[in-house]
Amino acid sequence: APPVTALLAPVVELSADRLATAELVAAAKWHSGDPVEAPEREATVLAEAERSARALGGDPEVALAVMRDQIEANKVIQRGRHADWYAHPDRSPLRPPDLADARADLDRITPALVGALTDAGAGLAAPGCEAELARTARRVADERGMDRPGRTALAVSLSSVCA
Ligand SMILES: C=C(O[C@@H]1C=C(C(=O)O)C=C[C@H]1O)C(=O)O
Repeated sequence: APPVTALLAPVVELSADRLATAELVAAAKWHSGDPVEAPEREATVLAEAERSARALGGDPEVALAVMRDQIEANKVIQRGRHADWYAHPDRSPLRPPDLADARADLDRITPALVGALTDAGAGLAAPGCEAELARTARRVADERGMDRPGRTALAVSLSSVCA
């Protein structure tokens, strides 16, 4: 495989990890009645990503663009779950997970993802980046048994990774 593949794998794995939190976040908000969109929290996440990028010597603009897509993808999954649970209340989660726990997970993933983007560096501008990114996303989605909406959200989350 081309060298860019090894650099993209952690970016894709961490994006899938991040997306996996959306189910818990959706369930927490389903019970609390909080809206999917939390603008203040988004601002905090983006500020953390920018800070991490600077601390690691990465590109803050890349980190911000990718994290905006990550947040969008997370909301896509949350909205999908809520729509599903409105239509089929019997599928809705019985016990509410703790939103703070899910956010603690997200707070561990964000700097790791910014680190992976920083490590990928110039590889993100390599000619094969988009093709390798798509291939890696398919592999990770297959390995994790991700469903169609999950695969779409993963693609959304990765849309600004390659330059
Ligand atoms: C994940 C959450 O839902 C949304 C997505 C966010 C994210 O992906 O970091 C942040 C805020 C919310 O708009 C959350 O509220 O924590």
